[in-house]
Order: sequence, then structure tokens, then C-alpha cells
Amino acid sequence: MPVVVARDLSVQLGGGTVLDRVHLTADPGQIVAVQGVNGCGKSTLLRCLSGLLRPGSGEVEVLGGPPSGDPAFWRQVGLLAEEPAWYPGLTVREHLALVALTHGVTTPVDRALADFELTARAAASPLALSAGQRQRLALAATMARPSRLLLLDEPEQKLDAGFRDRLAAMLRAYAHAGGTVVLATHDAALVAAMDATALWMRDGRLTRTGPVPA
Ligand SMILES: Nc1ncnc2c1ncn2[C@@H]1O[C@H](COP(=O)(O)OP(=O)(O)OP(=O)(O)O)[C@@H](O)[C@H]1O
Repeated sequence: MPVVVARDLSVQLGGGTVLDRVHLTADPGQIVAVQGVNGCGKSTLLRCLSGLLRPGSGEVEVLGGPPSGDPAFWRQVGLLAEEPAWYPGLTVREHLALVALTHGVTTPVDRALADFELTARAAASPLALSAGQRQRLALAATMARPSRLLLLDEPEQKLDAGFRDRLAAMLRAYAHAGGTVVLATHDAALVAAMDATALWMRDGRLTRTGPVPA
């Protein structure tokens, strides 16, 4: 059974059509990567899939029902969209410890710090991190806990090339273990490295074909 089903999704914003009868499905173990130019509607699609935006028409089913927005839903779904608000009085380690405690993660926090290359900054406040380090912390907070679905809006943002490769490997492993990923991205190399199903958004429509090379 698919983890994500979107049928005939349409969204109008600011008087224009942003999503136009979009269909999308994502199965367990599948990584679906949506690419397309700035403003083509990728984030809007992810907002619909996460239940943060109600489509004007069409249907979304996530894990067998409409995205409900209650804690039980979010415990199964990891979302990386806008940068989260950090607690200035908590360190990087304490943020990840909070996530681990809340989600019953038994793997030591040191492991997540190492996986996301944050060990050397574990005692810092998130506000004292570089932009790329903060992106890694946001990814760690999303990925270092159990979930069945990851919805990621441009997870490659601000990451260096080495960590992008690492991210691809981590997402591949997540999918290999049965997780589902739907992401919006501008990084074609990341899509290839993850062996993802590549989709393109153009004029509010989702297609399987990318831009024709010039
Ligand atoms: N609240 C809003 N009111 C009006 N128009 C909006 C609103 N939010 C988004 N839009 C418009 O909807 C379109 C799609 O925006 P969206 O953020 O989904 O694009 P995107 O593909 O994620 O772009 P990017 O690659 O720049 O992140 C854009 O033209 C944007 O200007």
C-alpha cells in the first residue's frame, strides 16, 4: 500500500494556479525527488502532503488517511521545511537528546552527533553554528528518530559536497530499511546518488520528464 497518495491536487495562491491536478504516489522504500525551477510549486506540494496547506481541490492520503496534524501523525512523519526555532539555552547535544528522549530513541546521542558531523560543536548553542552546521542539526533532529515518512524541502541547502554525499547515503539506507522519502530539491547529483524516482514540476503539473537539454 502506498505511503503517500495525492490525487488531482490543485492549489490556487495569489490569484494564480500553483498546483494543477497533481498526482503523486510514494511506496514504502521509495525516494521520490521533485525538481523544478524556483516558484514552480515544490514547497506548496510538500505543504499539502504534510497537511500544512489544504488544497483547493483533490485528495491527499498519508499512511492511509488524510494528514491529520496531530502528534500521532507527526511521530510517524519527519518534516524538514523552514528552519526550526532553536532553544538558545540548550546546546546542540541537548537538542538531540530532547528529540531522542521524546521519541524513545535508545541509540546514544553521540552517534547522531557523529553521523551529522556535529561532534566538535556538541556543546555550542545552535545559534552559534554556521548555516551549514545548523542545516545538519535540523536534519539530525528530523532523521535521528523513528519515522515512516520523511518530507524534505531542499535538504541539500547550505551543505558542502562531502556532506551531500553522506546525506544521499543516509537517505538510501532509510529507504532500504522500508522508509519513504518525498523531497523537493535543486540538486540533480543528489537525486542520482539516491537512486530516486525523479519527477519534475512545470507550470503546476508534475511530469516524469526534465528540461530538454539546450
Ligand atoms: N502565500 C502565498 N501567496 C501567494 N502566492 C504564493 C504564496 N506562497 C507561494 N506562492 C507562490 O506560489 C508559487 C510556488 O511557490 P513554492 O514556494 O511552492 O515554489 P518552489 O518550487 O518551492 O520554489 P523554490 O525553488 O524557490 O523554493 C510561487 O509563484 C510563489 O510566489
